[in-house]
Amino acid sequence: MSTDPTKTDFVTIERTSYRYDATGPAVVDAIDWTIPRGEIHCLLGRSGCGKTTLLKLAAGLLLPSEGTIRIGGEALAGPSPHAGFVFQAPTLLDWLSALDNVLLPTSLKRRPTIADKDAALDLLERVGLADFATRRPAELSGGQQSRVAVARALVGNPDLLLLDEPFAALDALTREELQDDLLRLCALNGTTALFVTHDIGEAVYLADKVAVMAAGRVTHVRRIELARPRHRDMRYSPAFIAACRELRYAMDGAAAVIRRPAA
Ligand SMILES: Nc1ncnc2c1ncn2[C@@H]1O[C@H](COP(=O)(O)OP(=O)(O)OP(=O)(O)O)[C@@H](O)[C@H]1O
Repeated sequence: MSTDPTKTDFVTIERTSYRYDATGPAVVDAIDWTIPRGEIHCLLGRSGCGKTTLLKLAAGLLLPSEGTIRIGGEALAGPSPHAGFVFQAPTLLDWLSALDNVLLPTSLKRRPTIADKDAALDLLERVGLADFATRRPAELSGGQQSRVAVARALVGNPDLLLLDEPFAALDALTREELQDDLLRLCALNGTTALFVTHDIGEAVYLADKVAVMAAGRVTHVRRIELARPRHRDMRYSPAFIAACRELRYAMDGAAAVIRRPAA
């Protein structure tokens, strides 16, 4: 449940487990989690702990082996119409311009209208790519490609944005710029977001709440009380550093959980 009575829960993950193999281990193991509307939550954890799997469950790209996931009160039975997804690699189509890549979710459903194109150009402008609409992915930098991928996920103004380490391949400064872009766009539209990352500083900067995952479970939860809008100087504040330190220790503890031999 949301701790803020003015906010309603938008994403509800109830006792959800997932096994890739019916007889194998639960890669996501009995997770309970809720995201109030308009909040940004981050899943933090080491490689292989089940973050991407949980994100795919929240997108409806995988269906739980046990438990239920609700978006806006409705149990997911397939890919959610409410969600935009940004993958680890930008996954743009090489032969399409930046504009046509942003329009792809629309083009897959119907022929884009002038209004669709205007909306896509507006999104490109919002991510700083107004002058790059006709360029193909190969003519864009890695950061610019990631911006196109974020713009594409925001087409149709989804209520929920699911992001899987979208900035992992970028240099530190470009990554910080994209984090600011993302926060600005989410605040503008009241978008709820679930963001997967390995990076503790990224999680603290973006999130209202961070979940540390290990071996398919949430092992630690930290609410981030930094004011919004966030700005770069906050990264050097005592509150930011204290949150990073707590999460780092939590991840070390989580590693001990992984290493502990089975009883
Ligand atoms: N399609 C699949 N079939 C079988 N096992 C899978 C599949 N995808 C992932 N797994 C396994 O499930 C576990 C969790 O994987 P997942 O991708 O969710 O982890 P992750 O925390 O996102 O890792 P990373 O940070 O490296 O992306 C891993 O042990 C992985 O090998």
